Amino acid sequence: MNILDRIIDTKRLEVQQLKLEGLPLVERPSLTPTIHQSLGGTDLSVIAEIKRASPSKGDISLNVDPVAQAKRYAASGATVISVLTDATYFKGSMQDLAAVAQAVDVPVLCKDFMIDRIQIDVAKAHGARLILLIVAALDDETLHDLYDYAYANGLEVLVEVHDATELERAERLQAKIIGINNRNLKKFEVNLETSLQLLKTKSENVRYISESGIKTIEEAKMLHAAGADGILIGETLMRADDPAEFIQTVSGAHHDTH
Ligand SMILES: O=C(O)c1ccccc1NCC(=O)[C@H](O)[C@H](O)COP(=O)(O)O
Repeated sequence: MNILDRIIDTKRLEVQQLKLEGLPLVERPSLTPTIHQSLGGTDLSVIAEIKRASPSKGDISLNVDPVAQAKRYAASGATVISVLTDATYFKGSMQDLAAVAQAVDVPVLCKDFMIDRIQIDVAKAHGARLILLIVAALDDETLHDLYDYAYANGLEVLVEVHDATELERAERLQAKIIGINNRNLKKFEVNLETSLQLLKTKSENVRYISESGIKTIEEAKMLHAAGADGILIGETLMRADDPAEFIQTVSGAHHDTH
């Protein structure tokens, strides 16, 4: 059983519990412009992630103040802030998501392992504007159902793929925002070649985000040159002394960081 299978098993139990609980409501700004539009400029967009821990790296920044980190990301020009909300494997929470969504104007991605509509309701209730759907974790019927459900509820979707077969499934879904994950979830190895290969067959009007394992400005620029509209970075920003400098340099943005 690989790590994704283990995480999804845990999610099934969490979903049962969620169905017994009510939903809190967080006020959200309106959905204009869409995230799809915001990712469409000529500059490289950055999705900056709040990541306390991970199965591949263990503890990364357990005691991070998510609001302070999110404000740093927002001030330096991040297009989206990703918050890992899974508790069991990533030590995140919906409270992190809600706190960040209330503190910044930048749209927030609920980075979790969605297998049921109720998780989308919970993400929305805590202020998310974007959710993640991992093709490898879902059959086609569930993938379509959750995708349509999210859009019907005013959320956008980052559809994550790891290889050409999953990319074809995302394209059949007519996904507007596709994340190419460079991390092999069976071996935990990261290889940016995954993005470089899959970016060779881009579809029109789809935004492509290269995810995982991006450590340097040069790598970010290489992915941009290969056709990525954006990059999603977690660990590198969490460990950086100055995440703002990294974000500003790769995105070419000049924002007030004070
Ligand atoms: O990060 C992991 O170890 C991991 C393991 C199993 C499933 C998902 C995992 N990560 C989620 C992510 O997608 C990353 O947090 C994200 O792409 C950022 O990656 P990185 O920049 O390498 O921290």
